[in-house]
Amino acid sequence: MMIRLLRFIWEGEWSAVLNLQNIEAGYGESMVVRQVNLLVKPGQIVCLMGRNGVGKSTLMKSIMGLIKPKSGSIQYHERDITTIPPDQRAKSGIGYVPQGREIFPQLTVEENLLLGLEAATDGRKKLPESLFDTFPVLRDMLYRKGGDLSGGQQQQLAIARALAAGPKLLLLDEPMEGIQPSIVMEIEAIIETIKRRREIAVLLVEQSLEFATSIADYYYVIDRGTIAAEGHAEQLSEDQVRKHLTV
Ligand SMILES: Nc1ncnc2c1ncn2[C@@H]1O[C@H](COP(=O)(O)OP(=O)(O)OP(=O)(O)O)[C@@H](O)[C@H]1O
Repeated sequence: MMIRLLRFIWEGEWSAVLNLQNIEAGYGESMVVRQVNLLVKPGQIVCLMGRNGVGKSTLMKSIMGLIKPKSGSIQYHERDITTIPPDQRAKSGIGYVPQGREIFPQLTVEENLLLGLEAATDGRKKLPESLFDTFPVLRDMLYRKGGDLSGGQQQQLAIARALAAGPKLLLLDEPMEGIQPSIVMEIEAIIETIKRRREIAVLLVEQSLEFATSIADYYYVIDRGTIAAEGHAEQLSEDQVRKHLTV
């Protein structure tokens, strides 16, 4: 009990935006994520790294409520959200950009963005003008269909849609995946802008070690469903990388 209390104070759990305790999750009988403890503190960018298939997306889906954890707890701003449905998590300020983006290709850019407002934390009905300062390309393409945008633009749209609602925590699942190298830099710049403002905490699934070490305040390496290493980004060592990240 005493150790738990000290950890709560010393490790900043008391002020955490997101606090996962012993999360176990999977599909049917198969357990994919085991005993995961993870903290995201206010304004932090936290990177979740690991090889393909180790359970990163499964963990992100559990945080968003799309998969029900088999055990463990999820605290968001000290509120237990382990069992509440995804739409309520979104309304309480958790934005989610899934792997593969999942924008609506038949809807215009504007309609896609307006759908993001459904989860607005403050009841806003209009898209904030500041959104287009971060994503100027979307202003020029407001009336184009989402499906007509390039991969990089669709990724920007997916992130902008999540930001439209004014989240306090943004879950980004491999935003650079399948994007041309020249556009990767644009997405990285957007994440850097979010970091500079320090208003939104981000949990980012990222494969690029170089970007993870440059942007993250803290990282977790997941291997076969459990956290195999964690620390401040500058402590990410060659050994850990070799052991848990290379194929
Ligand atoms: N809907 C599903 N039903 C059953 N098994 C699934 C489902 N989705 C993922 N899995 C399995 O769970 C394991 C972890 O998948 P997950 O997508 O979480 O990994 P990941 O670390 O995000 O990898 P990637 O980077 O390739 O997406 C894999 O073995 C995968 O085959």
